[in-house]
Amino acid sequence: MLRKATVRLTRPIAARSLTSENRWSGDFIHVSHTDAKVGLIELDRPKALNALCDGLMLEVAKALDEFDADKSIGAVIITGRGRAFAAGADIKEMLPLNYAQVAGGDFLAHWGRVSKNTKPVLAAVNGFAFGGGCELAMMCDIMYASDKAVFGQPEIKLGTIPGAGGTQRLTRAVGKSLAMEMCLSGEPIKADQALVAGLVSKVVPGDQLLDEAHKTAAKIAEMSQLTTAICKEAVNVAFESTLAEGVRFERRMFHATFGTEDRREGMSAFAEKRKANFKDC
Ligand SMILES: CCCCCCCCCCCCC/C=C/C(=O)SCCNC(=O)CCNC(=O)[C@H](O)C(C)(C)COP(=O)(O)OP(=O)(O)OC[C@H]1O[C@@H](n2cnc3c(N)ncnc32)[C@H](O)[C@@H]1OP(=O)(O)O
Repeated sequence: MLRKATVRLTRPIAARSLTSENRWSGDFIHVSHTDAKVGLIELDRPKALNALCDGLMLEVAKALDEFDADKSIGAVIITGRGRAFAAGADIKEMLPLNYAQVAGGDFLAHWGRVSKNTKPVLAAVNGFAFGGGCELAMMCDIMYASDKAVFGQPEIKLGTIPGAGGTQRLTRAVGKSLAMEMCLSGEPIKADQALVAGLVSKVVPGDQLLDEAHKTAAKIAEMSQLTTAICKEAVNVAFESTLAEGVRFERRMFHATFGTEDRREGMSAFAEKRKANFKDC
């Protein structure tokens, strides 16, 4: 297994080594990218189980902005270091706030940045994904879990409710009954239950999680970035529209791909039995 150079690595990425540029560590996250065009964001706030404080959110947003602007990145992975993916929004940071402050400042409005990312984002959930941590994972496009991962929306135990999409995305992912049970009881589900319920699409042993996520992210990153952005938008429209509207939108986006060089290159490569060389145009 190749180990990441210079960035403190808790787990190797077998597939590719890290390149040297565009790598940085903030107060709460480590940002790097592999030579397979995959950006990696690792939450690292061990004393608080990667609890999502505003500073951490701002660093994640900065990293996503950089990756979205970087043509050498085709997909992004978000994971946690240690035994938590993220144990929720930072309770101690929220404790002193009052209604006027959260409503007046539209608290959390900027925390949805992950869901607005142009490039595909994979959540590699390595441990506790509670509250905002589960919401962060559900904002991602693909969710893989370690067999040790636990998912919960325990906000009710704190006298509040999810505030960044938990009641909405969880219900769409697992259905009303389980979402209602998780939100009303605050009780979590384990990785195997999350797989059966459709919350995650793969569960692997913890030491293989990052490699599995990287394999998929690298495959996506080999595709035309123009087309992956179109495809991601079309899938997400399914959450926002009727079937008829969604099918119509998809058909229009399918037509649009015929205006791109990449579609011509992809079909020519197949006919000529060679690997496609996408140029994102
Ligand atoms: C711009 C892009 C950004 C993208 C981000 C998008 C996400 C947006 C999020 C927005 C969220 C809005 C609404 C959501 C609200 C919430 O999330 S409320 C919090 C929900 N979470 C919880 O209730 C879980 C709380 N933690 C626990 O129940 C336990 O810690 C545990 C996870 C079960 C682990 O228990 P244990 O192993 O016993 O460890 P502990 O001793 O409890 O914890 C170790 C230390 O970590 C601190 N800590 C844990 N969780 C939090 C937290 N959520 N906030 C702050 N601190 C936390 C804990 O206090 C311990 O610290 P010390 O006491 O100092 O040792």
